[in-house]
Parts: sequence; structure tokens; C-alpha cells
Amino acid sequence: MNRNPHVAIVGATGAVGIEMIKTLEKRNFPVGKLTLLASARSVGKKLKLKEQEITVQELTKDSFKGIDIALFSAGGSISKEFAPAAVKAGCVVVDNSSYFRMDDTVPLVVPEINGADVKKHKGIIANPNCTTAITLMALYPLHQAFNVKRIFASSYQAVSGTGAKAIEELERQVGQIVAGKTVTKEVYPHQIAFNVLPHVDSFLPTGYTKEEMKMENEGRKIMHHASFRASVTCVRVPVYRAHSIAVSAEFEKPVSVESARLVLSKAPGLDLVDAPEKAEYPLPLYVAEKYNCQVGRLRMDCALDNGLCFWVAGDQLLKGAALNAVQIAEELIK
Ligand SMILES: NC(=O)C1=CN([C@@H]2O[C@H](COP(=O)(O)OP(=O)(O)OC[C@H]3O[C@@H](n4cnc5c(N)ncnc54)[C@H](OP(=O)(O)O)[C@@H]3O)[C@@H](O)[C@H]2O)C=CC1
Ligand SMILES: N[C@@H](CC(=O)OP(=O)(O)O)C(=O)O
Repeated sequence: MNRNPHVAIVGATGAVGIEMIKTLEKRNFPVGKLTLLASARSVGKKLKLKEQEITVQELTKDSFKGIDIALFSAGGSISKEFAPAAVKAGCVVVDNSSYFRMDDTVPLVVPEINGADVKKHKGIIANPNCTTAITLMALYPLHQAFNVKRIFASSYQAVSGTGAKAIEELERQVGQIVAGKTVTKEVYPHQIAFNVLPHVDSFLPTGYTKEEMKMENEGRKIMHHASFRASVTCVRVPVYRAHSIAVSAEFEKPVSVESARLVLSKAPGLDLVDAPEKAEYPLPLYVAEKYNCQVGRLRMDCALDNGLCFWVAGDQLLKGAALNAVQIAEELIK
């Protein structure tokens, strides 16, 4: 792999795409050249990498000649249609959509957990679901120390997870409510401002949503832990860009708050924020725009044997999407 790769971002004008450009810049990723791709609607739009203005081009199957790494973030149907063309052109795809995640030939990677899996790629590497990635940043180090059996969790997911239109919807609805106007809805089935929706992604026949099952399915693949079980309720909250997850985890080995605290204080990409007596715990407002996730509210679970409760939060657009994708690209050029 070229050490100064020609990078393309597919979906460059979206909430995640914009964050990918910023993350390449902030982490001083050695970009040889950057190509920005989106739909025909965005052709001619100009975005900046450092001081350099780059014009957005329309995504086509011929967009990938000469490109070394393509970061895809334009939805599953775009990945399905265009990622094979990118691979055929000799490019390595880091795909942020859910489309390839459970494909046995595609590594699914959180670099702090299974970065070595990047090397097994056959052209495509998948970026995990945001809620799963953020939860595993705390759960995996605990698993290494105490062997996790299963978790029960509820998520509190920011509107950024639904994309740029949902961020605008929350802003617009708050403005409408403050101005005493009628609330209009375009993205969610219900008002999101001053509300919480126990509904993220589509419902399955079991009653769980697809989003809820990603924790178990993707968690097993990332942690290399085939018997891991997760019962999750995913909830959309009127928060702009950080997800929080309340977790009760049951372990094989004896766990204590002190031993868990020690493990979590040394975990990469994670800050322990746990002084409840001073009202200090991870807050989505303050974890927003930070690279590290945060964990706190550690306590023994009173309803499980060998159980520990914790609260983990992370920026959905960063560790949940753009940062993780750029970290995978960093592994590729190592
Ligand atoms: N890992 C994870 O958990 C996450 C994954 N994602 C994935 O990333 C995708 C994008 O998310 P997000 O940035 O929030 O969404 P946005 O809606 O904000 O942006 C969508 C992007 O895709 C582009 N796009 C849409 N249709 C086409 C098309 N036909 N051809 C080319 N480009 C197209 C848009 O271009 P234009 O502006 O021209 O319309 C835009 O750049 C999601 O659909 C999801 O698959 C997102 C968040 C987290
Ligand atoms: N579903 C996530 C964002 C996302 O796009 O996830 P996925 O890539 O797993 O569909 C959320 O809404 O917060």
C-alpha cells in the first residue's frame, strides 16, 4: 500500500463524510490526493482539506481509477452497487454501511480491539455499527479480563446517526416549539424534539429492531466471541451527536468495581469518568467531538451473578463512524 495514498470519500457531503475529511486533516493522515464523491445533486460543491479546496464529483463506476483507499459512507445500497467496482479498480474499500459487515470474507474492525483483522481483507473492510463500536470500547477490555457471557443494554442514540437531515429536523422542531408553531416531521415517524423514540432501524419478526441485533452479531465477530449474547433496546434521543449506552454485563470470572476500574483506566481510546459523588460521569454533550469514548457509573449489578453495570458514551460521528474508518485506513498504510 502506498504510504501517501490517493483517498476517495464516497458520500463526502454527508454528516459522516464531512467528519471523515476533518478527521483525515486532524490526524495528519498522509493523504497523497483526496477525491470527493457524492450524488449528482452535489456536483461542483467545494469542500476543504486543510487550505485546499476540492470539488465534489459525481460517483460512477469509473470513479476509482488510481485510488488506493475509498472510504464509503453513502448507505448500504451505494456500497452494494459501487464497492465491487472500486475493488476491481484495485482500491481497498473501508465501508461504513451495514451491507458487508456479516460477510465472512470481510473483516469487521474496531482497531483498538481487532486491528490485526485488517490484514485479512480481500478488498473490503467493514466499519461497525456506531452503538456496537462505542459499547465494545468498554466491554472488550472487561471481556479480556473477566470473560463476558452476556449483556442487557439500552442505548440513547443521537440524531446524527440518521444523517444530516435528522440533525436539521431536531434543530427545526426545537425552533418551531420555541416559536409556538406547528411541529413538522420529515425523518422520524414521531416528533424527536423533547421526546424519546424506542425505535432505531426497522423491526424484525422477533420484535427486536435490526439495530438492536447488531450488538450481538457484530459483537461476536469483532470480539471473536461466538457465544456472546446481547439483549438490547435502542432508543433515539434528542441529542445531536453522541450515543450513550447503559450496560449490565455478566461475566464468567469474578469481577469487582475496583478490578473493573483498573482495567478500564488502562483501556485504549477510553477515558474513565466516574466520580458520581461529584456528579461526574460521561455526558453526551461533553463527549461530542472527542476521539476517546468515556465510561462511568461503575457498580456491581444487583440482579446478576458476576454482573457489572456501566454507562459508556462516544461521539457517533467519530468513534461510531469517521474516526474508526480513518483508524482502519491508518492500519492499512502501516
Ligand atoms: N458505522 C455506523 O454506525 C454508521 C454508518 N453510517 C452509514 O453511512 C451512511 C451515510 O451516513 P450520513 O453521512 O449520516 O448520511 P447523510 O444523509 O448525511 O449523507 C449521505 C451521503 O451519501 C451521499 N449519497 C446519497 N445518495 C447517493 C448516490 N446515489 N450516489 C452517491 N452518493 C450518494 C449523499 O450525497 P448528496 O449530498 O449528494 O446527497 C451524502 O454525501 C449511512 O447511510 C450509513 O450506511 C452512518 C452513521 C454511522
Ligand atoms: N443506525 C445508526 C447509524 C447507522 O447508520 O448505523 P448502521 O450503519 O449500522 O446502519 C443510528 O441510527 O444511530
